[in-house]
Amino acid sequence: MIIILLHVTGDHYNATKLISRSSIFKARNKSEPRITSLRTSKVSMDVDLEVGKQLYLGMDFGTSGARYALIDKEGCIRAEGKKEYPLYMSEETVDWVRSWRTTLFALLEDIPISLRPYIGSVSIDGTSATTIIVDSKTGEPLCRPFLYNQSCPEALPIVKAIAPPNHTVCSGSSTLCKLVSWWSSLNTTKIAAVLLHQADWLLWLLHGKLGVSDYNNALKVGYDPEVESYPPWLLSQPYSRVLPLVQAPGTTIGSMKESIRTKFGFPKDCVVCTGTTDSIAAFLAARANQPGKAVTSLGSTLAIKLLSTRRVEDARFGVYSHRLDDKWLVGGASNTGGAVLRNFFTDDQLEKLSEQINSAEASPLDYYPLQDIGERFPVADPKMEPRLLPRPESDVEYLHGILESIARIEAKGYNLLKELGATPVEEVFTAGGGSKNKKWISIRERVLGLPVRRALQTEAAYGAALLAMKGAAQ
Ligand SMILES: Nc1ncnc2c1ncn2[C@@H]1O[C@H](COP(=O)(O)OP(=O)(O)O)[C@@H](O)[C@H]1O
Ligand SMILES: O=C(CO)[C@H](O)[C@H](O)COP(=O)(O)O
Repeated sequence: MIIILLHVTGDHYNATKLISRSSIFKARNKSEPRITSLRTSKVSMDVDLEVGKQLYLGMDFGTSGARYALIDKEGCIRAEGKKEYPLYMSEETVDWVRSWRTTLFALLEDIPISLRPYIGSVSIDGTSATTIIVDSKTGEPLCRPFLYNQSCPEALPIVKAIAPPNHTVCSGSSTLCKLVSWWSSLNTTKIAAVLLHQADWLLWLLHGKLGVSDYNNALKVGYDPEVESYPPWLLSQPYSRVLPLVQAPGTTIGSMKESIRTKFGFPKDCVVCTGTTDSIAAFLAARANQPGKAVTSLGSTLAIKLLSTRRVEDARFGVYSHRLDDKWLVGGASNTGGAVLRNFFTDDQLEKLSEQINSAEASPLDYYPLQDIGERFPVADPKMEPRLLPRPESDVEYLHGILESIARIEAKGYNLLKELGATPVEEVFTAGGGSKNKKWISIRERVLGLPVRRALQTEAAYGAALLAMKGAAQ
């Protein structure tokens, strides 16, 4: 069923086509992929897209699914869509590489054919420290990817022995710990390998030049964005030869591969640009450009980013700084967040139960909502246990307690950044799936004691599209 909605804006109209949910089907047995693919795309086919006008494609590969946003020079969204990841099972675990590759091309298929010839550039953001080590000739993975929140504690003593005290890499979930874990594992064939991040590998599928990353994704493997190089203590390690080249986010890497360009109908001059991480893309989307402005991403996880004139990092608390041009995005990412909510409530239940919450009243319930054991920020403790009991009779009270407890973790995070010397936060914008929850925003305003609002653009894919626009202008 396709619904065409016509709405008139100014002197022209936008036909917005909502493509309804595609059929949802389940695998008949393990060998077949269990695909629950929910496809929703929105297209604004504006009649005044002049010939020669360029569009910019951003794709966000988050924790639970991927999205795209197609914008024009003025930043207007011309098309957008999203897909949940198909969960291909192999040896009892998800084959994430196959899922991400399938989702990438499914998103490209979703882009309206009429708009593809206008796409001048593409960029992608992915989850930070999600690490894929690939064969440097074929680009095929040499082992399963290490996911963003996966910890390799056995590598931590080795990393702490070479890195400066409390350096960003001194966390079990850092990319460097994952690299050291791979390098140290006996059954690792040390053939010519390259380390890529999730966004790097997806972009490689489009441009074909192996071994290129950006200085946001490369931060947690040890790259120093201030001096724009890997530090000597890292370059002197035997595994440093697998490290990727690093560019600024939104830098043109090269033209889109001819085979992909012709398959999907992209123009000859379509270029592929370096990406970033999902929470930085969400910050870019919010367009908060003054020190003291911050963005909290309420996605599957809670990630906070505060624009600061001063760089701060301290692995004891999971605090690090990403570079944003001549300033610093200080923050960290907690394992609390929406994924915990999804364990108890569907999105519809979240909406209906939240309406019944009195956000002006503090919840007496004190939880630490985690999906599993381990926390990254504002306490870096791989052994931290989830705390989600006692559960009251009322689901409204339970949800209120969880939302308020996540807000307290967010407040603890911002207070910690101030104590460590970052520019004090003045205003918080909200991105991610949780940003639609007005009651949660008012709970957070009360707990943080700050103005909190929903960002104008809440999707990281929009931030990735802004990077594509930046790359096209080079
Ligand atoms: N009304 C709501 N209130 C609070 N959280 C919500 C609501 N609707 C969705 N969410 C949360 O949003 C999360 C998905 O956000 P999203 O930004 O898509 O995550 P990610 O990109 O990290 O997968 C889910 O974990 C879900 O719990
Ligand atoms: O938790 C995450 C999953 O969505 C984030 O990708 C990540 O941890 C945030 O990291 P960064 O601050 O490097 O962007």
